[in-house]
Amino acid sequence: MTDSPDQKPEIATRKAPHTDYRGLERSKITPMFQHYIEVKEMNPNALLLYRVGDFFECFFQDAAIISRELELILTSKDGGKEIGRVAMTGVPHHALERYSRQLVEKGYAVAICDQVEDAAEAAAEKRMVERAITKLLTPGTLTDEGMLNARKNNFLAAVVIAGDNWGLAYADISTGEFHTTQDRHLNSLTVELTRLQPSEVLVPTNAPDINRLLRPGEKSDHLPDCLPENFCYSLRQQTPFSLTEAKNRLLLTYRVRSLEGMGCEHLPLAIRAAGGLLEYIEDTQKANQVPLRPLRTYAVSEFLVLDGQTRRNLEITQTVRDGSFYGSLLWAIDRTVTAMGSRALRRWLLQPLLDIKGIHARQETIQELKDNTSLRQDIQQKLREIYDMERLSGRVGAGTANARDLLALAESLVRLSDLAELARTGKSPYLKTLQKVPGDLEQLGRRVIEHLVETPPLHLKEGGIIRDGIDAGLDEQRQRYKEDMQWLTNLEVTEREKTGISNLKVSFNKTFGYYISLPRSKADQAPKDYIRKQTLVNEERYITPELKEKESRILTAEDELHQLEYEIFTDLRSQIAEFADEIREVATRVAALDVLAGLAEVAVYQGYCRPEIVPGRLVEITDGRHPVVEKSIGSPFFVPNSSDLGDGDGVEYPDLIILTGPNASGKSCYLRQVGLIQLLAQTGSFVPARSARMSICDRIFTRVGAVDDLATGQSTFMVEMNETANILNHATEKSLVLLDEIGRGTATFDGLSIAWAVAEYIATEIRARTIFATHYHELNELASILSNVANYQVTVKELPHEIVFLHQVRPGGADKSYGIEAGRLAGLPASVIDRALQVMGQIEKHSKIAIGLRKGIEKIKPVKETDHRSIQQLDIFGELETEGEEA
Ligand SMILES: Nc1ncnc2c1ncn2[C@@H]1O[C@H](COP(=O)(O)OP(=O)(O)OP(=O)(O)O)[C@@H](O)[C@H]1O
Repeated sequence: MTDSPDQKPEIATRKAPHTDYRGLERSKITPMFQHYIEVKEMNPNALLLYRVGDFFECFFQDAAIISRELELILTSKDGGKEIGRVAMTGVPHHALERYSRQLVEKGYAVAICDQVEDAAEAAAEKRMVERAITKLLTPGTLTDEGMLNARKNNFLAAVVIAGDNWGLAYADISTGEFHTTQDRHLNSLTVELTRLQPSEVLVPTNAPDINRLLRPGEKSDHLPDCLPENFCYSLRQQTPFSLTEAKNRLLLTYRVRSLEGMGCEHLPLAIRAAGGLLEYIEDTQKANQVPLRPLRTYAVSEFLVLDGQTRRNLEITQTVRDGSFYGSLLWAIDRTVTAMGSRALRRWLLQPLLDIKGIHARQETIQELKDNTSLRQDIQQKLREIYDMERLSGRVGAGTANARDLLALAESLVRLSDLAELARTGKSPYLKTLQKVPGDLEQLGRRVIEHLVETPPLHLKEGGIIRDGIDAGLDEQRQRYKEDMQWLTNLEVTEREKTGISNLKVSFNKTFGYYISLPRSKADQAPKDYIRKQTLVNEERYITPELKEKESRILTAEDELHQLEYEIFTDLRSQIAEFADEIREVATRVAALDVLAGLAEVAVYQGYCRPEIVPGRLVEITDGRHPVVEKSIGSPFFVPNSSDLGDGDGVEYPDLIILTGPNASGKSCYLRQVGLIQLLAQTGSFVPARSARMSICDRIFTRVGAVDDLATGQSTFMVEMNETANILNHATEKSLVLLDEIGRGTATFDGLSIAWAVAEYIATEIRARTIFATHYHELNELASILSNVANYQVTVKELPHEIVFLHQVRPGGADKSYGIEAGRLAGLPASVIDRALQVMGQIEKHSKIAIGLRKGIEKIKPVKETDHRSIQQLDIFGELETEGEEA
């Protein structure tokens, strides 16, 4: 922590500083604090960072919060003679971005109140420096480059719920994307929100604490239950979300007469959400206009549904264990070279397609780029030279882009024509879309490059941005300035010649500007027009009327030059802002090409094949691999496995596979591998397999592992049952269901019974393609009863003192778990292992289930739903018990 000059650590005996201003008599508070409170009251829901000199300080309650959250020292400042000390925390102004980003990441809104005039001017006039809110940062409205993750969208969402119907709009204000949708069933709203992972969600309520930002996990009675707890929620007034207001706002913003063109004219909840979202942006981004792209309406049913748990279990963008990117599917296959491409790939993976045409278009492009190595490499080379046009044009549109941003955007625009030229040598769909880029974009880029110097400074008001020869007025002023500066540079020489004093010097200081200095010993030789200003021990300092005149010209010319350059720059920026939509439209195409070139690269170097998309409900994968495990352990060490499920294209396989095998043999890996291959295929990507024929599936469901959901107070078993219920209630025969252990969180008999009934229900009632990994070998009996069920096992080789994992999936059921061997490997004491073996022997000998199953479970017929009341759960095993005993 860097101390601000006014900071004094608190001494325990002193009266505690005020952390609440409400009880204080305003007239007795210092003027600066009065202003602070005024601003704070206008922004009660944001942490207020208030500029004081070189620091941004915060006071009262905010000081306590910031000190706690950022681990900064809580100090105090004098609030007035009769008031005493006020709690204070400060951050140095140059570290503002870092600290405010940390606060926003923790779910706070942050209001920045900066000095908006030169502090020296105010000091000279003996008044308080003028300050105003210059930025209001909330998690969903960030645009500053340093606060955003380049490879991830930053979505702001708004929801409107009416009964079981809902509307959802979302925007990324840094890239301009703006989408809206409407659907039924609140659980599908939850699914959409977890897909988007918005940084902030707006909820219209009639809560008394309107405008409050709820941090992740914070509870409120005003939040509908279907909204996941792990997001930030902004409680908003209802009015902007009313149909009339929302619709008018959309019509006005887009200057249209109807919303027909945007596809949401007849979707009132989608309109309300979108209108409410726009109002929030207007409200929070007062100073900066945020131009969004035209609103696009989509239907949730256009895409493969991946619910939150499936997305998590398949580790698409982060791992389950520690939430890291390393080890996720995205990590394994992201070979994009631009931030735009990386963001697009993430979106594509989270929203795979259902439409065969769309999948084919992507496949064909990947195929062409895979086959044509030089084209792929040239394209990637060009793409590397293209900056983040989506976010750059966003900042241009918002008027926050600096000269370097503008130059980066301009260089990208110019390079587009090279990219188009390359695209013209190809013939696949995504290359075709880039064969033509609007010519005016290139011209625009060139104009910017002509205007701006090669490496412009970061600050816009300090000059040095615009090249010579661009503006006659600027050139003229520069010339005059240069001449005056030259006069000044020569002054030392000319004055030395004139006076004959060889050690005469011309220098500058802040107090009286330029001056001539003579050694004290030569002071008597000073010419008459020298006016003495200061006497030091060894030196006399003088000014001359001519020097002062030139100086004043130089200083004014400097200010004027900076202002002129700034105006030329902002004019140029506004010209580009007018093309923001066109730029972003091209940027989307560039991003898509980047994704596909990256996937082609993966296909080449990681040996992926093009899956054939066939009608029906087929999964036919030959020698499939898990993309992440393969990359982690190295391809030669990964054992490929095939998977055949469902039917289509003239073949028929089982619908449900019971997969058994010892611990750590590779069941989970196999299960996820099938899910990931299906997901990749519907993303349009090639897949890690020797060959694959796949049908489109409507949803992928997964139930993997067991994790206590402590946050919601649910036990491992309840989480498992909830997830299973969700699958049984929503899966269709077009779905792919991956179940890893069901019924382990309860007593063995209950667990086995549930697992049995679930598998049976899926195989007979739903007929979804399913892989069911389990340690209940008893489930292998299902295959002898149901024709669409088959048994597979992950094999191991048993040696005298160890087992070797072969990781091969082969037909047939395993009859041993090797759980005790796993315990031995893990280092359980030998006596415990011996005892466990003894106990297992006894259980196997006497187990009613084991005996019963061996004796003929095929007699158990699946229970019809209508009969279930009359049959007790334990009847299955009760019947077996009798038979076992008879034996
Ligand atoms: N096909 C494969 N080729 C090579 N290694 C594999 C393969 N499948 C799995 N493995 C390795 O084996 C490890 C254990 O696999 P996995 O977690 O899938 O086992 P499991 O059978 O599900 O175990 P458990 O029953 O204990 O959950 C993986 O982390 C991986 O490193």
